[in-house]
Amino acid sequence: MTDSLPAPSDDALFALPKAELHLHIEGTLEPDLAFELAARNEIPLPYASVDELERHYDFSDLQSFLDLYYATMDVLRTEADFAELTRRYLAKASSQGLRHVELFFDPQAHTARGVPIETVIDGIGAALDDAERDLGISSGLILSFLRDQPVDDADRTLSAALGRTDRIIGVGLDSAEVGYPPSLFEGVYARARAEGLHVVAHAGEEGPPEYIRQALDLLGAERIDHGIRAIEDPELVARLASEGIALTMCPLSNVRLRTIDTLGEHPLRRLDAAGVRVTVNSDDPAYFGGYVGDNFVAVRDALGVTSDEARRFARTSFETSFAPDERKRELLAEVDAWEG
Ligand SMILES: Nc1ncnc2[nH]cnc12
Ligand SMILES: [Zn+2]
Repeated sequence: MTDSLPAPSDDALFALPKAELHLHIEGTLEPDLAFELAARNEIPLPYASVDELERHYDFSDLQSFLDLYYATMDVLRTEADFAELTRRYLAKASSQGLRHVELFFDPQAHTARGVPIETVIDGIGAALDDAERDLGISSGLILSFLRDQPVDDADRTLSAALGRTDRIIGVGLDSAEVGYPPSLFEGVYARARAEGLHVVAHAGEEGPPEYIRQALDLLGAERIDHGIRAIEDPELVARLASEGIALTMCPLSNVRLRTIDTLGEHPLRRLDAAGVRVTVNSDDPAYFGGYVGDNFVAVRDALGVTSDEARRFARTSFETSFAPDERKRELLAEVDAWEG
């Protein structure tokens, strides 16, 4: 089983209305745009061509990906850069059925390079406004803390973002997982919750099931991003099911980062069968070989996900989103009208 078969552009699953709840906007930086922005901003990239850059997309684990991800995003400098990045993502995902997105951004990866958080938020925000008007896509931003950076830095980042709850609907936790347990961020998350923000966290991508428990018990996570390693712990699976906690799963990402060997081993369907709420997402589509619709196609082809199951996963993506109830009702009606 390979993980990178191109999906036909007219695949019926592309017409299935869907929400994407696990998408890093910096992970949508396609090589061609990276080169365009490098030229515009006069930033040297250590690769001679798009082909040469793409040859480095052969990852051995999460860290090997993160090294390239942080290095390449150096080309993002201005509000216009962030707007263009977001615009291209939305156009592509819209063609694969995207109707609502809650997208992560990594402010610390930009402020550390001298790019103000306002530049990032305003650039992304301008493209989100255009997409709402032109494509009918609703959205929200989730500020993701880098768990491999000092907790104090996360705390300062939260303070800087609190004036922008017009755009920011929640906080998340990403970057290198093992060795950086959710417990480190208990205080920051308590503050975010007290400010009325939603809270989610990456857990159980490479880290153990214990990190998923901590994300629930110590951070109050409303959704778990990835959560793939929950499958190792039947008691945890039962808990996720009984508490209705959604997992935002990213099948192509898991294969590319070698948390599983083949898509056929992905636990999405087994977790669904155990009653866990699962959703299908793309994580960092420019790096992992597919956007959100491609991930649906991949699990259909590798795991035999049926049209009815895909519809249920799409329903779950809307139900477990942070969209207002009225918007959820609208989107759920669209899913029900999908002809499969
Ligand atoms: N898959 C992933 N896991 C953790 N941090 C990330 N940042 C961007 N993509 C990520
Ligand atoms: Zn992620």
